Amino acid sequence: MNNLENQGGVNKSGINWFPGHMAKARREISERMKVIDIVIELVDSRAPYSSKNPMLNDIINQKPRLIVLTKKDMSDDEKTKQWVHYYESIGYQAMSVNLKNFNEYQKIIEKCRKVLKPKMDKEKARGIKPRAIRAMVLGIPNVGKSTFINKLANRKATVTGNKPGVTKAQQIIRVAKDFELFDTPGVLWPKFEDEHIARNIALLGSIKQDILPLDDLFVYVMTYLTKYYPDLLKERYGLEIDLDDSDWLLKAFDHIAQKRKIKLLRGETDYDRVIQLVFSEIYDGSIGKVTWEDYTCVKD
Ligand SMILES: Nc1nc2c(ncn2[C@@H]2O[C@H](COP(=O)(O)OP(=O)(O)OP(=O)(O)O)[C@@H](O)[C@H]2O)c(=O)[nH]1
Repeated sequence: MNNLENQGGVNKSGINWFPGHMAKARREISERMKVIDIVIELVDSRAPYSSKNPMLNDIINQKPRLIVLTKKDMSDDEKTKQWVHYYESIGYQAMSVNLKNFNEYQKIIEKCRKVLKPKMDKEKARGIKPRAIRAMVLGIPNVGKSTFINKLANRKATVTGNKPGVTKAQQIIRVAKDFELFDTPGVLWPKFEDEHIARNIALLGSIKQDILPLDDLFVYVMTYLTKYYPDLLKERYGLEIDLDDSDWLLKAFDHIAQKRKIKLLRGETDYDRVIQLVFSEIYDGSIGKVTWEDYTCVKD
């Protein structure tokens, strides 16, 4: 996976991110920057560093930004708190949400108002007529961008039409008296820097799994869960792993297969089915609340 940043990469839909696509996404977002007040950057709370675009700082420059850690219902509560605290400690506004819960949307809008209050007050003092805050949502694939926009749009939206500097395909919708949003998100490429990050993103379901060897990923997952979330393995599969046992992996496969009544394949445990089962439970969150990285992993 080394140096994929320069070569592009693949996301879960199989979309290739080549330098040309990256340049286009970058250009489109830079264009919108001219007409917005705040960027709402969505990241997945299960891997809040790996799911951040590596070049966002350059792209949005000095625009106010709110980092929203989505899917908090699927991540480790304590770790999520630490991540929010971490981003705040380095000068960002940050919060965590479950986008399936509509009440949380008001909190996001409220936070944007708070961030922009000094700017709006300044404009008022200069005699400028009060106006709606304008925001755009962006993030890598699968972090919840469409969920966010659609939920707000379905409830309240009135299309306010094209604005100067905005192409026809990009409409701005009013979701509250004082709050407007682009109706399409900015889609950014994920980090492809190193294997650790690619692995975390694969565990979120943001990139096509088959670019990573699934059996390696399975070993990683079992080891990680045994170290940090042994209770989840016990609850979900009745499984206790002793990593010092050289046979632990085969035993884990057999155990899960038996527990979940996965039929034998030619007289042997069907390893692929076990792997598929575990990954599907990771993606849909039924495995339990897991965070795949700690804020101490941040490199930049
Ligand atoms: N449990 C949970 N699921 C969420 C949350 N936010 C989004 N999802 C789910 O995550 C999946 C991806 O959400 P989308 O809104 O399609 O993500 P996106 O960023 O628009 O993805 P792309 O279209 O690939 O760029 C969907 O199945 C959503 O229902 C959340 O806070 N909690």
